[in-house]
Amino acid sequence: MAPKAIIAPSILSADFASLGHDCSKTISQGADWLHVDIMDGHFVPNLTWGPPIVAKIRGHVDKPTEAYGKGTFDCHMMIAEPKKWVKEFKKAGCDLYCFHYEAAFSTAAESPEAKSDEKTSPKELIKYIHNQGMLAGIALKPATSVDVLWEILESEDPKERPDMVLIMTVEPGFGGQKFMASELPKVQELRKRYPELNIEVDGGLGPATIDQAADAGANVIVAGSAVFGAQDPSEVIALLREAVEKRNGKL
Ligand SMILES: O=C(CO)[C@H](O)[C@H](O)COP(=O)(O)O
Repeated sequence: MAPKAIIAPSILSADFASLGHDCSKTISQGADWLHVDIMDGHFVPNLTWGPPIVAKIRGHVDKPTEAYGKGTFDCHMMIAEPKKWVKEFKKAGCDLYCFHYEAAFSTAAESPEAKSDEKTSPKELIKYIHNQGMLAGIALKPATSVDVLWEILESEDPKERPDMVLIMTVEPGFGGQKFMASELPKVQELRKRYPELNIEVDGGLGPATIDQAADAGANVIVAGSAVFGAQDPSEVIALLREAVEKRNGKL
């Protein structure tokens, strides 16, 4: 069965001065998840926020009552050392910790204070995230081949397999960029092999680009400027959902 449509507004385009209010509002306007962009100024050339702010906005949005449910905090970790921050983000209220494949071979240190010369790996990191009680996602930058994922998705240990794959359709770092249709063959290939996988796309999604992404097989749709910049965000959220459901044959 094709996975359901999940609309996850990127709060990078919210009003940072009233973040809690904007987050609860987008959920009441029909959003399923919040896409929380974490940037460290190293992995990407931009900075956003850390666990204290995530914990504050968690206070404005009810925790999901089931896995993948409404209010899921989908934390997109655009950071150079993803293992270091797993426990901190769990404590802050993150539900789905999505790290970048490109950063997954970095230090195995388990906290901001800890030091380690050991390296981790994508499969180890996924297992570690699962063991901390969160869903795990793995993200690919545009330059990274989708072929790196097959061995991870086929891991014998289910705890080493991701719950979601994120295909970036812009270079990570900033909102409001142009959608890269060149990334859609990755989505098509993933959907062909994994009909039930949650496949997220992020960057430049909106009314003008959603049909291409939905046709390729994406079901988790991140949209920042298209939602927060809309006159009627609920209309845009409904339109994004409808495109995915149509492709799933549910409409
Ligand atoms: O991860 C991101 C940037 O790295 C953002 O989530 C993404 O770009 C969303 O913004 P928009 O929908 O405006 O393109």
